[in-house]
Amino acid sequence: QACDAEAKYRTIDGSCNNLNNQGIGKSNTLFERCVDRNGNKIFDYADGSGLPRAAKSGGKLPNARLVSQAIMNQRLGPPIQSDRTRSAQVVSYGQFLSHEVMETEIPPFPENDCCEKPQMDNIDFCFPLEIPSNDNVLPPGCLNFVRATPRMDADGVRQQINLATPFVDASTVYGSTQELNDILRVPYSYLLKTDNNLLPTPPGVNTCFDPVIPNRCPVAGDRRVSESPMLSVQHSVWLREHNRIATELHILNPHWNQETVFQEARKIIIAMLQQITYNDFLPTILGQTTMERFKLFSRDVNEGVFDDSYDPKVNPQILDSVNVAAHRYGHSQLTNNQNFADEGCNTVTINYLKDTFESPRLVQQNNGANIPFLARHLACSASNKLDNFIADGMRNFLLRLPEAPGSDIVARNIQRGREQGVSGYNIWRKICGLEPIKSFNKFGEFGNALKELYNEPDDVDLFIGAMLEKDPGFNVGPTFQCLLGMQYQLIKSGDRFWYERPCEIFSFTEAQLKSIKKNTRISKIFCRNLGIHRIQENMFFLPNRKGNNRILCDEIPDIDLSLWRSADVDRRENR
Ligand code: HEM
Repeated sequence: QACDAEAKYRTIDGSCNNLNNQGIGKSNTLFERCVDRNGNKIFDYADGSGLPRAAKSGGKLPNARLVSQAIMNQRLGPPIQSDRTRSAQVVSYGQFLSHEVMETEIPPFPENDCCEKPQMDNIDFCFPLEIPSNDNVLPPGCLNFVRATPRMDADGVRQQINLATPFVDASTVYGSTQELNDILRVPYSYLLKTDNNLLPTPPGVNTCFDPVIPNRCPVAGDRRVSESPMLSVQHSVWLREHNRIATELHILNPHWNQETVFQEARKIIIAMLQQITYNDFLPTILGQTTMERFKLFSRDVNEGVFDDSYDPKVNPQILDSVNVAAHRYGHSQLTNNQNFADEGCNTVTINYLKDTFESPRLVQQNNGANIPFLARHLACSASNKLDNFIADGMRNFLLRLPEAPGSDIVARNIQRGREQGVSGYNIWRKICGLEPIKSFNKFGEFGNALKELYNEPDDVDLFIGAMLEKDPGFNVGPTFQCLLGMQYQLIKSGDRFWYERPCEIFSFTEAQLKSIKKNTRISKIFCRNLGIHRIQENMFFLPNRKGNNRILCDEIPDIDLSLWRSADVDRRENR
């Protein structure tokens, strides 16, 4: 089917964003690989086409759990690992954003058990983790790990599927397929479905553990919605914000039809997400210099409102290295707690991360009464530092529901990189114009530990090498700054519907765009939708005495929706 070049709104599945090739940016297409100067894709499978990466010598790479234990155990780090400036909201928004742009298709587990014969030996499907006999937490032996669903490319090389659209297009809110969008919407209405103002729970959905009502798990635009309670909070906030904006637009424009109200609200939600992501969130991870180097900031409103960064030659698809490693930097910022905080920022209930994976209980209890308490925890408490020490909750107890033992996120990240044929750390340093590390002692404090594990520096896995890098501004290290900077530049310049674009049928008016750029605050969105009364204006940073103190929500600016009172949209509708 041909694309409608005059369409005012994006498709739900990202197709037709690029009018030269309607599949570019669509959900359910292949992750991208970087190419070398000769146009060859960069990857590293042991057999050149699909067997997990091996050591350069041809032998095995070190056991992933051993690497995790030796390099990323929180006990190897200082007793206090909190970040001085970043809040837990940075972590949670980062997780939400990573789900916004990618979801690898993986056959479901535990339904598929790679520790059972005969599939255990089927390397096309299984790549189980091996827990060494001296492990002090996880039971020695086999731990389940299923390989990502393969799709062979034209050269017969194994590739992986991104089920999400790579754009920052609120697919976490609206879904990445029309089919899911239809489930999420109230039929013939501008509203998204809710369940007592909470995420909707259609009957019979049993994709989570321990819901308040059996078989009533929340559904959202992304199916990992219950991975952690704080992630469910992000989903809940944006769901409510859509319904709030849509209701306002309907009041302002009673002559608009339901579909117009829905799509206009969706367009505003997407613009807010793009504004927050590129101006407030990414700088907290990449730092000012990298933001400028990759031209990630939106145009400063004092210099002009519109900006045209679109390049139809750019493919926004997520790179393999970003999927298996760079965007997983956030695993190191997680703390072991998901507490409740009161209006005064005091912790009133301690909840452990390890008890909450894939369980919506905390957000569903008492009709969602805990949600503001979780949200205040996000605003009031510190994230963990970006470094190579990962909270035990993630490294020893991950996915331990419905039954122990848990798993290890670090071992999984390593194993995932290898099974997807993602090249080793030094290859990415070279791509990023950084000097490859040729001697173990150049890795600093953990050089000796690495030497014990790997044969040579070129064998070191990307996630490990890059997480050991240090940045003077306490951001992710230079390799991840480069990979994430590059990726977010592709996502921005490869998006025909980018919110700052002028002179298009879908463009905002100058006044609307100005209001979005000047007045969008994640703190205000939390205030408006969760009944919070006091919060710091920049929720990604902790409240402090130097200008980011907690203030009344009323003092935080807001988008002026009256600018959407218009006759523009209906002229087209009534044609
Ligand atoms: C409590 C919070 C979190 C939990 C329980 C969690 C858990 C997981 C799990 C189980 C996987 C799949 C591992 C695999 O088999 O490959 C994963 C993948 C991933 N995680 Fe997390 N994670 C959390 C937070 C975060 C944060 C804060 C970020 C980034 C800021 C992040 C970024 C990613 C990315 C990019 C992937 C790959 C997604 C894909 O395959 O498409 N996660 N996480």
